[in-house]
Amino acid sequence: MKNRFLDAVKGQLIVSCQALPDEPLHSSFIMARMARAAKMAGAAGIRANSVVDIQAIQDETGLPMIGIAKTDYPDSPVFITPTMKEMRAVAATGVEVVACQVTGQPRPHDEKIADIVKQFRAEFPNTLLMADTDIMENALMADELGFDIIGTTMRGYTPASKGLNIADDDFAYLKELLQKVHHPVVAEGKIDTPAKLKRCIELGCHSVVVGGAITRPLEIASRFIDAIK
Ligand SMILES: CC(=O)N[C@H](C=O)[C@@H](O)[C@H](O)[C@H](O)COP(=O)(O)O
Repeated sequence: MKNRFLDAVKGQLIVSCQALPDEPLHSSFIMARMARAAKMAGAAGIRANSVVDIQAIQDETGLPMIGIAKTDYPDSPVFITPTMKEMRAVAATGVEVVACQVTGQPRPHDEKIADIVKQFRAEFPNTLLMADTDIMENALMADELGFDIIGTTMRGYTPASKGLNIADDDFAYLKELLQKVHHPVVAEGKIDTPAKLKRCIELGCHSVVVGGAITRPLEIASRFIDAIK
């Protein structure tokens, strides 16, 4: 069966609907309603964290999805779908894309990303793989390993990318990335205005994921509060 994801989201917005246990909206019911609002606005896809949230959003919207399972391990800084165990659990929901962190850092139990890709392909041949990367070196590694989608999700969130923002210098990093990789690029991380979304599409990104600026009211309200501090 052909995976519908890449055709469905081309040139379109994907909305990330996530709230971790320590966030005010932590609830599969609320995330499904967030996803409903995103769909009503015209979003073509949804990104979500955890098997329960993914299932609730699948039932609510029927939209194609990127699934992740954020999991902390004591022996590794890698937390987005870090091991084969989480990859399997997310893929078993039937989600179109499973995303995992590709930041060149040691993974839990010293699992290797190349082995994970190989194993995942054998077990889930119809599910696409997205790499959540931070810097060029790791994006190129993901491209080489055959990830179907190169994401910029982790830019600014690792020691190697500390202080960097995808929008710096009119998306200079993204422009270089688009030149160098062979697989579709999905811009994600700190795309917090409609103008930035539009620019990423203009530059040639396959699609763009927007999260907090749409679905994290604590983050949105704080920006307003900060303006009058
Ligand atoms: C670094 C990390 O944990 N990123 C997570 C990845 O799934 C999410 O918390 C982000 O909300 C998502 O990437 C979208 O980005 P933004 O919310 O900036 O639009």
